[in-house]
Amino acid sequence: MRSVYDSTQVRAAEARLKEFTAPGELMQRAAYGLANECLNELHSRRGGVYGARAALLVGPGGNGGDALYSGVWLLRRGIAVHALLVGVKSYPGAREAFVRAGGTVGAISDADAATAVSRADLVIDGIAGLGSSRSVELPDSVAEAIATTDALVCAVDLPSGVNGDTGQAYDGAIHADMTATFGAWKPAQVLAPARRLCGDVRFVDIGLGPHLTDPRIDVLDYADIAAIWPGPSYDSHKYSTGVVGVIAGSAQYPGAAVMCVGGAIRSKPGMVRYVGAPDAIERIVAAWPAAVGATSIDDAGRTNAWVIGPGMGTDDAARSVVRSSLSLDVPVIYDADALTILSGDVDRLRERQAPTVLTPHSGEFARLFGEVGDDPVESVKAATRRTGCVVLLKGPSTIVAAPGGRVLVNETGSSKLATAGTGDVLSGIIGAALAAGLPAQIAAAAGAYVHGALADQHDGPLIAPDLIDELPAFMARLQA
Ligand SMILES: NC(=O)C1=CN([C@@H]2O[C@H](COP(=O)(O)OP(=O)(O)OC[C@H]3O[C@@H](n4cnc5c(N)ncnc54)[C@H](OP(=O)(O)O)[C@@H]3O)[C@@H](O)[C@H]2O)[C@@H](O)CC1
Ligand SMILES: Nc1ncnc2c1ncn2[C@@H]1O[C@H](COP(=O)(O)OP(=O)(O)O)[C@@H](O)[C@H]1O
Ligand SMILES: [K+]
Repeated sequence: MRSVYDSTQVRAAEARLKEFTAPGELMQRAAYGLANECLNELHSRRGGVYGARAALLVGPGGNGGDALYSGVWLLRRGIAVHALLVGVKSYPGAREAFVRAGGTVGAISDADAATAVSRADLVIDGIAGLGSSRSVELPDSVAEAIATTDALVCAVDLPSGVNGDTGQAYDGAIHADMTATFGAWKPAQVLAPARRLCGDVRFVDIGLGPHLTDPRIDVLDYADIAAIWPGPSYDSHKYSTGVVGVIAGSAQYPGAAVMCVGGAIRSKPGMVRYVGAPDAIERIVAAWPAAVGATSIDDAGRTNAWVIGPGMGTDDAARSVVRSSLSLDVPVIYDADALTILSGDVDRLRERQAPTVLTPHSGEFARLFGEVGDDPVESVKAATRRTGCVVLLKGPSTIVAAPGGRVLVNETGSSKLATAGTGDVLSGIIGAALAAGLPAQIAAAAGAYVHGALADQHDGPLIAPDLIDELPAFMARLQA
């Protein structure tokens, strides 16, 4: 598990740590760590660092100070370093130290600023970090040189022009190959769209650890999933490993049911029950002979969790199923059409006594709760407060919040998943995790992890059924 802290938490931790350290010490730790990361990467790219050129983009605050002090270390390794000041101010003392060490200084508006960037092997973006909250306005020629350079572009703490706390990217935000983050992971390093602009994030320990508590976000990793994903024990039987009920599909969208049941069944619960019309049951059993059919929830028999919604349509019959399912006393995940049906009735979700998971994409989220906006984590938290449900917002970074709980963000998967039906597989996987007894938020986040990892593991172009085909190999590895 990786913990992520927002700028207020990081600044508070820095303030506490400063009580125990000499003035300027933290910036020196940051600058040394930053220089090391750049030197290592530069070394592996060009086989050595001596004689290389670096350009520093230097903003007026602490971020620019880090860049200038890292320049001192680069100079000591035989790199020619030129600093370009963005604005008139620079961090007190840093510019002087940089010049004393042999660095040269110009302004971002200089006629040769773009040339300095294009000739560099290393560009360090120290315009703004934690204090970045607006667009980056560089001369066009410099912006163009940064965007097109083959040099290593390394962001100091955060790429300039991203909001560190929300993951929002403003106009002109720097696209880095690598980001050296100081003392803590920041939300923008795990949230879209900023996450992509960070490139490879390198953690530079400056000693904040003991002063950081109560992370804003946690990111589950493979070891977490291996530890929590349920597997059978020697005395398991089909009812002890969880029975999933699925209500999905319709004459218009029969495939959604096949994929949802497939996602559930290949995640290895004890049993999957499919509830639908007789012809729909026939189709499902043809695709998945191990699935058990029933024509109503009442006739389905013992079930530990329900997945309701993929491709079920929004006609009166579907509406009536969704409404009556609100009183089910086992966990339910509502997805797709069930979310559309519930969007007229969001506050009724509060009636649910058992755990409930909602899995909207941004369009469904907007229908339920209003537009996601610039701060998706806050929007998802507000949705959990309103409904009392676990809310999983799908997208390039999937966010899972629970009432009163910590926010989980998933990092597996990619835009390969932007293809019809992948969401149906996801809800099936989460259904299996819920039926096995995982707490709702963990089931949702672990399901998202597995789903994304299936896409990552798949070679070549992906369609939704490929995810189901990847499940056995993934589960085998997980349980080995
Ligand atoms: N605190 C500590 O102990 C440690 C902190 N450390 C380092 O300090 C960083 C935080 O420093 P910080 O607070 O000075 O803020 P910082 O990120 O430099 O930005 C604020 C300045 O930038 C300016 N600015 C903003 N956006 C801009 C833009 N697009 N284009 C141009 N300018 C822009 C903004 O100007 P304004 O918007 O107000 O006009 C303001 O002047 C942190 O990320 C880490 O790198 C490390 O050394 C470890 C120890
Ligand atoms: N650009 C992207 N990057 C990563 N994951 C994505 C991206 N686009 C979509 N996904 C994932 O693909 C799935 C799509 O689900 P959904 O929109 O419900 O599709 P459908 O309804 O067709 O099944 C979600 O798990 C989502 O997180
Ligand atoms: K930066």
